[in-house]
Amino acid sequence: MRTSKFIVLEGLDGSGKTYACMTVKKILKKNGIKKIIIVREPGSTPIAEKIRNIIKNFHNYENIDKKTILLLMYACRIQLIKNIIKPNLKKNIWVISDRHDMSTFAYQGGGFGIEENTIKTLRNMMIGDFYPDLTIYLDVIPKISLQRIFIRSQPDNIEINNIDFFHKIRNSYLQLVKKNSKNITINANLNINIVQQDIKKKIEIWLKYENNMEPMVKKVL
Ligand SMILES: Nc1ncnc2c1ncn2[C@@H]1O[C@H](COP(=O)(O)OP(=O)(O)O)[C@@H](O)[C@H]1O
Ligand SMILES: Cc1cn([C@H]2C[C@H](O)[C@@H](COP(=O)(O)OP(=O)(O)O)O2)c(=O)[nH]c1=O
Repeated sequence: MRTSKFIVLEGLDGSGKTYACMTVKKILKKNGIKKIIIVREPGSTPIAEKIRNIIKNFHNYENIDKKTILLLMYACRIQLIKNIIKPNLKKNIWVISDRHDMSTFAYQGGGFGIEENTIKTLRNMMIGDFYPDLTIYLDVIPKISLQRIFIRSQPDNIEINNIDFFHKIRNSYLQLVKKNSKNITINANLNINIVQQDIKKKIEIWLKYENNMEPMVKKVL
């Protein structure tokens, strides 16, 4: 039986996902979980990294349609799930992913306005019943997320969109996280140390629940 878990970090650009992936890894290690890999979407396989480059720099080539981006995201995801995520989970290696499927619903759906049913149909056709064991959504207001992005580096093609675009994505995330009890929300507007502590507290509660030590504790999450 598989004991490894698939944990996803979600949120706006600049919400702190990359940093949080490291935090989650440290917390898991402290709790005795030794074998862990971190991946990112889009990317983390040779083909997916090439596609990532196209997505992030498409203005250098030609205008890219939102539906093309949607298909490219799933192309990357299929490669990653098939070649990295599933084989590692099978070997009982835990996988932490910087973004996954919820990003597509929030960005291509909420942000770019592609119909949710179109994405759902594609999703079901492409990745079937594969879902994360836990999704940690880092909630941040667009004003703060954009400030962090601009300090970090030159914004990419998705990050150059205006603030309204990010409000739409955030609203979409807020709806999406409510849909499943396997989703945890963290207030990521706060100081980085407080964010880390909150992640630690919630992951440790979740770990206890997953190990069936405290079945009722899930209500606290
Ligand atoms: N809670 C926080 N408070 C202030 N700065 C933060 C916080 N979390 C992350 N950062 C900083 O914001 C930037 C973006 O963080 P990052 O982890 O790369 O976000 P993401 O992967 O979600 O785009 C980095 O410079 C990071 O150090
Ligand atoms: C996985 C995924 C990412 N994206 C976007 C979100 C990001 O703007 C971009 C990935 O860039 P990345 O630099 O990894 O994001 P972040 O700034 O959050 O670290 O791709 C989608 O639009 N749809 C998706 O399904």
